[in-house]
Amino acid sequence: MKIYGHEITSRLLLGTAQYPSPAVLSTAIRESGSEIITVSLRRETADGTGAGFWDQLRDLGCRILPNTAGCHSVQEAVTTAHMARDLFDTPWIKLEVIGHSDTLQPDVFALVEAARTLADDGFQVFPYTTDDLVVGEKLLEAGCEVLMPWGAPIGSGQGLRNPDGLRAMRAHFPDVPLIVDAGIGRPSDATQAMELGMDAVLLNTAVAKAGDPAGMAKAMALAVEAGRAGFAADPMERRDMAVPSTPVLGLAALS
Ligand SMILES: CC(=O)[C@@H](O)[C@H](O)COP(=O)(O)O
Repeated sequence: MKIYGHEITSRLLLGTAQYPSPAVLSTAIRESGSEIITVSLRRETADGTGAGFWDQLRDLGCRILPNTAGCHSVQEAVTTAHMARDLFDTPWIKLEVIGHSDTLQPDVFALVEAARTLADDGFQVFPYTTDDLVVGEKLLEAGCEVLMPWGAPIGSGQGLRNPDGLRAMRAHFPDVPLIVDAGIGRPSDATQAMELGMDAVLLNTAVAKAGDPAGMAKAMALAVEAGRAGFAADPMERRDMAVPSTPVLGLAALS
């Protein structure tokens, strides 16, 4: 799949926050096979992780997708994006503008405005959004070439709260890369997203907070692959009624 002209083979994107240790983070990322990892500039800087952490991420050989997690206004998000571009030397930015501190729901009005400002300034924007079709259209008009609808609130692990909304997005934007971002809790959630025809999944907490993060990273990678293969194989329609799966040919001879 191509995102902003960049070819990727792994459809699992991984976050880098909340791991029990830097070593566990590195092992989990390697096990996931992810080629793209996202990093929160504000959160990591606030944690005081500093240059060692950035060097560790660079050493993993993944492409870095900086994000604006923790930003609540257009100005904060735009400023953070500029800092990220300077630090990581990339035009990519995962744009989060949070509108509500309980749900961490995106402020879609501020999101569209920030996306337009950044796209006009040469950024390649990955917007964390809801599954609203109109907002999706506005983000594309603003210059985004990918959409990242939420599965459920960040860190909740609830899985896909609105599969119908994601299905509608797939139908409405057949040619736009769609990456489900946030709320994935279990491998089966990732598989479901891929079976719905999503192009990729981005997740963090489900791996970082698992008892065995490396094991969960591997499980998520397999789940994404299975879901994609299932989607590509064109699953059967669900039926309301039972239909015998074994055809009845002839009659059993009773003696
Ligand atoms: C890491 C990151 O960017 C998060 O803001 C992202 O949305 C992932 O959410 P989960 O932690 O729920 O997977």
